[in-house]
Amino acid sequence: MKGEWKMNVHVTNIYGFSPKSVVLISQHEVRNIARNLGFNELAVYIYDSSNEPMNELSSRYDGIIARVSPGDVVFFQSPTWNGVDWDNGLVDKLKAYGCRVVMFIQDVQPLQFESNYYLMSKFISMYNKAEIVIVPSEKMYCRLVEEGLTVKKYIVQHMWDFTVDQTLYSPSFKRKLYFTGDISRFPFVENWHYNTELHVFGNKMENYDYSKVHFGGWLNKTELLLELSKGGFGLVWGNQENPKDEPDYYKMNCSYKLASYLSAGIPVIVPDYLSNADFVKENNIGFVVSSLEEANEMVQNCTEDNYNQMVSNLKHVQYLINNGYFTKKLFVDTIMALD
Ligand SMILES: O=c1ccn([C@@H]2O[C@H](COP(=O)(O)OP(=O)(O)O)[C@@H](O)[C@H]2O)c(=O)[nH]1
Repeated sequence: MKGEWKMNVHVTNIYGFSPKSVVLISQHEVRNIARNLGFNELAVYIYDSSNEPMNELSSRYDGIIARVSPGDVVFFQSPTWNGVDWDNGLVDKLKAYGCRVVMFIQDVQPLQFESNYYLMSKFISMYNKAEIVIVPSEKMYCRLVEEGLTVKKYIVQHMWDFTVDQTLYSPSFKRKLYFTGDISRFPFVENWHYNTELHVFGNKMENYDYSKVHFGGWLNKTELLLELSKGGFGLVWGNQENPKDEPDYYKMNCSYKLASYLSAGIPVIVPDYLSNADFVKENNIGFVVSSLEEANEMVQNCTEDNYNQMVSNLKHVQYLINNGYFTKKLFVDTIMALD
């Protein structure tokens, strides 16, 4: 019968974390971009489900997928942080209702935290239920295949978006570095001993030595973009000061702070192991370095002309990130790749 069913596309999105949580911020950003493409949101609340009876959990899943019909496509932003068993249960429910699942893999907890490695087979079995997987990098796809991933169709994310609809400053040349993030994960901040000033933004931690950096506390998106866009360089660095000690995870991951710096229009300094280091080099929008010492030298030796050239080269990438084009492309490429 005509007009009985029309395919819809949905995207999961988490609620319940602090508004300062980067996983929440990034999933909401993806949802906002998806909305512009007409996708529907499947809201997932984060809670402790360890003692939840099976029948209650099942009703909860039913509520989450109420708008979903057989044949619809669901982009599953993974993980939801409710635990892999919970996520597997939701995927099973979606499939039982005839949905086509695309696993948008953003963090792989068994690789992110050594103590979670034992959960790898459960994650792989969940990923294998998808028709297509979206991975942060080519390297991550290869790693997951080594772990047992059998999904042949994959799309590489390459870059996060950081949408902006406010007017920013035009960055001017300043020999200063910005670093944003949860500094408990980045101990080099406490040991900063280079000439270049390091301006750090993020949640304040107790018992932490901030004396070597300029610490500005947590800024919301509007404040952060205004501050960054005044000028300087955005620093991306891993969890270890020495890249030789850096675990593989950060090398396969897609850095969120990279997108936030580029969205403000400032050149970046990234470690050579970063999955999108080539992108920075090819577009001449910053420096790729192998140590923090080299990062310091690059800033100190950069001329105003060189800086302005990079700012100008950045305009196109900035436009793409500010308008969500990397994520839109991911969505479009994935939908086109479905059989
Ligand atoms: O004051 C701050 C500090 C950080 N952030 C956000 O936190 C992100 C950094 O997160 P994280 O360190 O997890 O990024 P990654 O390790 O993926 O590069 C930035 O991009 C911002 O979006 C923010 O909004 N305000």
